[in-house]
Amino acid sequence: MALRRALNVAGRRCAQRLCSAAWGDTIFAVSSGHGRCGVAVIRTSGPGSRGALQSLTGRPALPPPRVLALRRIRDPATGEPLDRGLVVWFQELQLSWLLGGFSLEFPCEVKACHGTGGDGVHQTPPRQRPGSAGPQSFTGEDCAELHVHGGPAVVSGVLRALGALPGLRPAEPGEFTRRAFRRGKLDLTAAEGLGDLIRAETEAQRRQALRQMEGELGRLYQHWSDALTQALAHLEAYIDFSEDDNVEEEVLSQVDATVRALEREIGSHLQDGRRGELLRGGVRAVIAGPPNVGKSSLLNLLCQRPAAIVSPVAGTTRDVVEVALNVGGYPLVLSDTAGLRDATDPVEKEGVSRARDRLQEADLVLAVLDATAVPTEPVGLGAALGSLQPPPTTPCIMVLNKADLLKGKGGSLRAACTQGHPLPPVTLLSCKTGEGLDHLLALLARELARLCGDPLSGSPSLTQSRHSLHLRQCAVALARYGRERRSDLGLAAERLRLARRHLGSITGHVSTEDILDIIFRDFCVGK
Ligand SMILES: Nc1nc2c(ncn2[C@@H]2O[C@H](COP(=O)(O)OP(=O)(O)OP(=O)(O)O)[C@@H](O)[C@H]2O)c(=O)[nH]1
Ligand SMILES: [K+]
Ligand SMILES: [Mg+2]
Repeated sequence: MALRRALNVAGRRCAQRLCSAAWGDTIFAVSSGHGRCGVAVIRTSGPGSRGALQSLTGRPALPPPRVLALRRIRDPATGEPLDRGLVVWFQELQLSWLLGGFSLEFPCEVKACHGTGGDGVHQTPPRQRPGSAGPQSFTGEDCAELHVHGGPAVVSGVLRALGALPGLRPAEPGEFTRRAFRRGKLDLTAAEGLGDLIRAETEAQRRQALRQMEGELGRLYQHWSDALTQALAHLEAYIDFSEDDNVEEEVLSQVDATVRALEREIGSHLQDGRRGELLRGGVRAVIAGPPNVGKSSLLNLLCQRPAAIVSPVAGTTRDVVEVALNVGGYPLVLSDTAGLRDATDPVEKEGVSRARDRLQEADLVLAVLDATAVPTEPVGLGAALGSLQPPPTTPCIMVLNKADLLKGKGGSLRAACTQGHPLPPVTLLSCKTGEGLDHLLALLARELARLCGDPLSGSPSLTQSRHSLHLRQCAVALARYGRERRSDLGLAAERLRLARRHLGSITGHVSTEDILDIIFRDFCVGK
């Protein structure tokens, strides 16, 4: 009986699978980026991949899966050779599955198997175990890759030939990854990690993204979700059976303990000072100070090009000038702003207002002062910094510029700089001679490392506001459970369900089409 049921299920899945294979469309795109290059990789995914590869290579026999083979590539319509390149075939359906490899991991079209509820909510199948019987391709579908010469005419010729085949169409941005997500090959956090990895510009960003793509963040959230599921099951058992005395009171205190522990863990995960988000998006550092102290000169010195206009006229900079930098492997988005003073000129006034707005939004302030014009004792230096009105909780580095013009004053100012508390880190600099630049870079790198943390150590960081939003709502639901659990167990159980749904929204186990649209929209075509 059980065997027959299992066979029925297997048969139904197989039918669904073949159905989806017969009706699903096949996408293609250049996956190696655009522009002239040595080798371009053109990828297809979907049931038409096999036929496409057969047509373009002119051979019915495909190379063994996941093995590169040299082939002449022709336009099937005209027979004209387009290139000679390497092709590789990733096969979806494997014999091992038919011989007993059916398991929960059996990939299927999520829509077909699980349906989309009226609200368009998908339940994603569980993630594949590495090495389990399953589709050996990135998307979980039949895939093919053509590694051709990267000249524009070769690439467009191959794309045109693919587009002329029935059932094939160009891929939308992120569509390959979206298909992989649909097939349970990766969860949403891993997909986001993959997107971040492609965009990563610095080493620290790459480390964080790789960790997330490999599923560390997803596993953390899944672990919490599993703990919650178990607590909920126990609570439901208690509600249903406690009157028959089959479930002991202890169960309830165990549920309470689990929920409290989760609340603590989520709370500390949320209080990480936005490290992961800062690393992902870059630390926004704002150069601020009075007019003519050398703010624009500092920006130019740090980015090694004349990005901002420098002149002896006070009030030169009006618009905010922004450059992206890599300091010690950490990403920095540096803004030069108008000199802060009571301006009368309406254009300069607008510049000062923009500068003050930027200062409020900064993650880090580089407060620049003229070294020849500041007092030489810490209290006076503190007052000079205070007159710029930086946000009190924003970290700050004081830069005393034009050190080349200091004469006898140099010694006492240097002594004041090394006093430390109550001042933030202070350094002397000359944008003119470059003296003091190494020290400033070391201070900057130290602040960046403190703000972003080490992406390889400790538990993985929260990287997106989407995640923190759901985690906050999850934490609120858990806190409500604590309050309602004495008065109404049914309501308390509902809070746990809600908390679990928020965790599921982060990993994509509960997701809606519009959320997926937003997430995958930022991917490039071909990924
Ligand atoms: N001697 C010396 N002159 C400097 C140094 N840094 C900048 N200057 C000069 O100071 C003047 C003002 O420099 P800017 O970089 O335009 O100053 P700013 O703070 O951006 O000025 P505003 O945009 O007008 O507020 C220019 O003439 C620079 O050449 C330095 O370290 N030493
Ligand atoms: K100036
Ligand atoms: Mg300027």
